[in-house]
Amino acid sequence: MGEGVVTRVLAGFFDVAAGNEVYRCRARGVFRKRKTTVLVGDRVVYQATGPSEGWIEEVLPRQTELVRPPIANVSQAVLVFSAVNPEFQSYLLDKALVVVSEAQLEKLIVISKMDLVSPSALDALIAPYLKADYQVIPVSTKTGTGVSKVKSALQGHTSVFVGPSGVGKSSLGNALSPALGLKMGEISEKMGRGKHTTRHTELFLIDTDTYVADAAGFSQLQVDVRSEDLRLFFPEFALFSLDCPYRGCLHVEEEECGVKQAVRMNQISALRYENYCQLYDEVRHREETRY
Ligand SMILES: Nc1nc2c(ncn2[C@@H]2O[C@H](COP(=O)(O)OP(=O)(O)OP(=O)(O)O)[C@@H](O)[C@H]2O)c(=O)[nH]1
Ligand SMILES: [Zn+2]
Repeated sequence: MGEGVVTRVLAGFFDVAAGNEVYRCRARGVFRKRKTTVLVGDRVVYQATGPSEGWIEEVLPRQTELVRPPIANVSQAVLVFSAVNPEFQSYLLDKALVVVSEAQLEKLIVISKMDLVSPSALDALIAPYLKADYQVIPVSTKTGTGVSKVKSALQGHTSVFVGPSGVGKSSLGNALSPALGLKMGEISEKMGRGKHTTRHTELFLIDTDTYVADAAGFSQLQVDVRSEDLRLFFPEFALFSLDCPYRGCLHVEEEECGVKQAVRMNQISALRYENYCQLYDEVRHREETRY
């Protein structure tokens, strides 16, 4: 008996990685009876029946569970956005940060294609996120800058890469592990052709205890947070909201507001605040039209 991680789900079989070995396993009938599904990312107890075959005996409790893509035990989201080409999309990044925070994942922001912008332009782009205490790594797969930093930040995590099309996810994946890059490229190619393909989610072992899932779809990010809770997902607001005269201040319509004051004083990034207001409106609109 041993413990391993499910890296692939095939029809009736599961690939379980343990150390440097991969066991193609069947699951005990008991899972079917209990309606337990085995997901990619699940930590399992397996019994080897041959050099690369075995049975899954037990699924260990899940820490996290993502629905789209269906992966268990993802601990970190790597949000990849290009500095330029395509243009840096701060609204989409801020939205993605809310979504993955809500899923209780660690967050790593990767700003790709840094070779295409000046250092000062890059600094201006990153500053709001550093101010909000996010971990930000600028990279270029053309020059190789930052790639080893990303690799260290993945250590010990199961990470999922998220980001718009064309920002360089496959290129970065390739720099981290050629098999991962290949898979990421394959997926986007199929999606580009507009075919509806079965997405086989797969985990790639990058290093000891370090897995990366192929990129998650990104076409429609929907924030499932209530409008009045959104402010909690902008961590840099917390300190200044102590100066809001009203408890429960939403920092939007209120005349006197500590957060608005901090924006005027340049202590909170105006761009992040504008994105908050836009996202607040978007969520409010959805709440109002739900009935
Ligand atoms: N200058 C520069 N170009 C890059 C960099 N990384 C990727 N590119 C280019 O950007 C384009 C898109 O890269 P991909 O790696 O395919 O991007 P992707 O995010 O996987 O895109 P999708 O497959 O559409 O999801 C390619 O032409 C790459 O050569 C970089 O660091 N610097
Ligand atoms: Zn306020």
